[in-house]
Amino acid sequence: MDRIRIIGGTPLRGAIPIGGAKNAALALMPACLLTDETLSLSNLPHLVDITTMANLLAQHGVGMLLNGASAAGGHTGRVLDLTAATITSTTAPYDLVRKMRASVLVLGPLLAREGQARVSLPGGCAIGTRPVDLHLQALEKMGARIELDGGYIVASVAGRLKGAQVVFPQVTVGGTENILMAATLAEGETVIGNAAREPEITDLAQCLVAMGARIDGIGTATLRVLGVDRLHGAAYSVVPDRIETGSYAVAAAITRGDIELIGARPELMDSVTKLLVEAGVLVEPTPRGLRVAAEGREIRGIDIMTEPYPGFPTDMQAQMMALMATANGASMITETIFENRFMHVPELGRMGARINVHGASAIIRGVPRLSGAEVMATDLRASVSLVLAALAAQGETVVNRVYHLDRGYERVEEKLAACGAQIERLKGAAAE
Ligand SMILES: CC(=O)N[C@H]1[C@@H](OP(=O)(O)OP(=O)(O)OC[C@H]2O[C@@H](n3ccc(=O)[nH]c3=O)[C@H](O)[C@@H]2O)O[C@H](CO)[C@@H](O)[C@@H]1O
Ligand SMILES: C=C(OP(=O)(O)O)C(=O)O
Repeated sequence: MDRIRIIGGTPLRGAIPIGGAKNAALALMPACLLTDETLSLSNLPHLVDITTMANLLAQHGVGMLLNGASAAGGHTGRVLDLTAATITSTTAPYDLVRKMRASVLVLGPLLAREGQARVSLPGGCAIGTRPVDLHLQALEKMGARIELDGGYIVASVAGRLKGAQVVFPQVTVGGTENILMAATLAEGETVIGNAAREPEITDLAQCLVAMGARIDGIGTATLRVLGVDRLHGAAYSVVPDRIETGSYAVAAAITRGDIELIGARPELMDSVTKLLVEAGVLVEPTPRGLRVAAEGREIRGIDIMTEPYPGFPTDMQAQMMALMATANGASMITETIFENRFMHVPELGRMGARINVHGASAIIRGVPRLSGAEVMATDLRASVSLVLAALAAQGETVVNRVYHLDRGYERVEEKLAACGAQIERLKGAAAE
């Protein structure tokens, strides 16, 4: 298993290209199940999670062509044509779903198109229990019959799903995506109240509209979907990844460097930008994206709370904690979305960070210098927080279990090395 070795202490300077958003792509890909025509997605990132979703869709019978026919030149391997001409299986097996929770996003489209689906329950993961009860309750409201059998969600509907009023008691990104997709082919109008407003939902909604769906209220907490008889093919480009952008923004800040994030969309970064600026970091839009600089600046401790969009994203919490570990003064980070998303704390502690967790909050007392150590990645964003801390730390850090990182960061060592980081991937032979 691969490891990453980093010698810290170099301020990073240069430019980093931002890829397509993993979490948008993982919702856009299953949308292909809603039509027998081709959905052509461009700006797809090269990530393990994308391959996992492609494998899942392939076993449902989706035909795929990389660098699809509709591709403009120069996008090697980033355009994927997905054609679900015939759905050959409506079962999403445990082996694939357990690898990635976003697999549950095939449920809504399969049910809407085929009237049935059998999808393994995703189960808990490192950051929390993450049930899908809200997805299931909403589909039941739309007329689906749902049973749990042998660890599988077994869903069926006689005829078409029916439009319904669905008000989520809690904001759920995946739940909103599943119901949004299901509603596009339902009979009549579905109103999704307290819908998630994440840019990845907007991306999905815009793609569905390009496929012929009728959706009002895109970008708001109330989505109105008027079901249509059929959707058609479309070509759609995945939105740039705001979490990758934020992660490299922290790389610039934590090393007191200066990085331009090429292709970043500043307007999707407001909550992150606001906090970075409050902490003393320079953040400014450029014609090519976003510049983040902290050379010669003092980074101050600030308080942070994770919230649904447009609030500060939970997927940036671990990275900001690494930055706060090097700040002047104390900060408090409160995690409101997931009940167990502080696994990076003990690992950051191994690097000299001073952090105490009290329930859903962590108190961080900044230290002048972190020090390199051997650490263990536990989940995707925890992993990148360790890489970020290592870039600022004195001496050598080895991050084990980097397969977590490969789920969400493309060519991370190449991108950081291009800005001067001393970072290399050690292939295989890991300490487990
Ligand atoms: C692939 C993808 O896009 N993943 C993102 C998505 O995950 P995901 O879609 O799984 O996250 P949700 O927004 O659904 O979860 C938010 C909260 O609601 C709870 N909940 C959710 C559904 C449900 O049926 N019942 C329930 O109790 C969850 O346990 C969690 O505490 O949004 C999260 C919150 O922004 C991000 O951290 C993930 O990176
Ligand atoms: C938690 C994440 O992903 P997933 O929902 O796929 O676990 C993430 O992207 O940070």
